[in-house]
Amino acid sequence: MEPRPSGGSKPAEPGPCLRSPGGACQGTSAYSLSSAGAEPGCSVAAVLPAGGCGERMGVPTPKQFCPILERPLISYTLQALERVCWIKDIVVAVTRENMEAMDGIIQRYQHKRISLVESGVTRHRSIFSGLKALAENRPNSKLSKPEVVIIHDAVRPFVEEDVLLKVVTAAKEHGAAGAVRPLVSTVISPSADGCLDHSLERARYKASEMPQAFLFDVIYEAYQQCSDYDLEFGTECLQLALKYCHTKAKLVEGSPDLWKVTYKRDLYAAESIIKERISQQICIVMGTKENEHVGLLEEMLKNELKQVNVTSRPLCHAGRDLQQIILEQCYNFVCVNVMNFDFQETQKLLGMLEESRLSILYPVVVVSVHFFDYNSVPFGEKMENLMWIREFAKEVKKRNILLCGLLIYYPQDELKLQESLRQGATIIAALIKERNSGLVGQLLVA
Ligand SMILES: Nc1ccn([C@@H]2O[C@H](COP(=O)(O)OP(=O)(O)OP(=O)(O)O)[C@@H](O)[C@H]2O)c(=O)n1
Ligand SMILES: O=P(O)(O)OC[C@@H](O)[C@@H](O)[C@@H](O)CO
Repeated sequence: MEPRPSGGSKPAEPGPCLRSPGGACQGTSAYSLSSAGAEPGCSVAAVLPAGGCGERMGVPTPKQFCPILERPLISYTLQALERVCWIKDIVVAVTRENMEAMDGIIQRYQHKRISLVESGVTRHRSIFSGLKALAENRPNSKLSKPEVVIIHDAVRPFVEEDVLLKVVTAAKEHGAAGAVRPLVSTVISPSADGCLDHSLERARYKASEMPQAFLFDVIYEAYQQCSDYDLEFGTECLQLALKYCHTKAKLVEGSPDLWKVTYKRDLYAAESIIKERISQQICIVMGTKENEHVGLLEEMLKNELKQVNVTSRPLCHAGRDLQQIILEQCYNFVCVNVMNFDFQETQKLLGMLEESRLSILYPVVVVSVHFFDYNSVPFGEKMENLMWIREFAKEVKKRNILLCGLLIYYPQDELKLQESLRQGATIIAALIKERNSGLVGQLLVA
């Protein structure tokens, strides 16, 4: 099947074009925050085998399409590779029946530089299919043969630029390179009768992970020479380079995050890691005037969320700063309304967030905080206003924005105030950490 550019495999601006509040399209995007600095100095493409059925996951959906925070797993891996601006093409091998679904993912999450090829019945055959697409100058294919090719499982979403650069740089010098990790369990060899024959000395062995990288000609030659047996039953690309091209891969120590999503527990682990990563920044947005409520709440949040960067901005400036806030990967906003029970300020912020399209990739949490002192404000008459939160929340949920309300009692008594703010910070922290869409539109009280 011809490789099919999807979503534009030309090296266009990577990632979704985030709009500044004025609507101007910015070339910068979350994808292209490639760490400035070292590049491999050669042409690099990537092949992602994504044609498996995920049998060990034990669910009908092939695991690469299983959702994490309502977004398919493979989209996180594509995003990770797209952040690396020196990877010029990403070839994804998927089954024929999943092509349309894959196209839809690429369009929805605005992935760039992607070309699709048909996968094979084994992982090696899928990889070979991707390599062929790069090797052969096929008509209307925008792909060209790279000097170095990265091979990376589509179900390993946590790959960073540094290890990609390491394996590519090592592959340029050695012909092949692959990430490795210390073994967790000891490897044993069973005898024919199912008893222990011998065990390997764990310290002398490593677990082979991904990414791997190869001089394109080395790995393509290896696959062309490869026996059917190896194509059918092999699991190690580095071994193919050694066996068929006498190329000894350089082994590169990888980080613990390089693991492969294989079992259901791995999906839960991946979701926890993603939630943790997108909960690291909170932006407190308040009305035009600065007030002590925000300062106190900011302090409480900093106490509650130790590693989290909490900043605050007046809403009137948020528009201009929003682009910067987004580029800082902030997906959590607390909109403070002091002694008012309407949602004008919160709605302004929601409008900016919707326009920025920040929530394409991750659910954005917005907590609409309303300070009140029911001694001075008859609570009942304000409840009607506050109940509007459900309607607003239902509407913005369609754009992956999770809106909740939080009433913080603001008594005159200093100690009671501290307690209310502490409780409010705890609730905000939980909403951000859990990102539970079941709480959308709820009005909580601290
Ligand atoms: N015929 C195949 C089999 C696997 N893969 C891909 O190779 C990667 C790693 O393989 P693995 O974890 O084994 O995936 P599955 O084969 O889907 O899992 P299982 O063995 O549990 O069925 C995955 O991204 C998978 O989609 C592929 O492209 N083509
Ligand atoms: O065997 P699986 O298809 O589960 O995994 C394929 C590869 O990820 C695995 O073999 C690594 O050790 C890297 O070679």
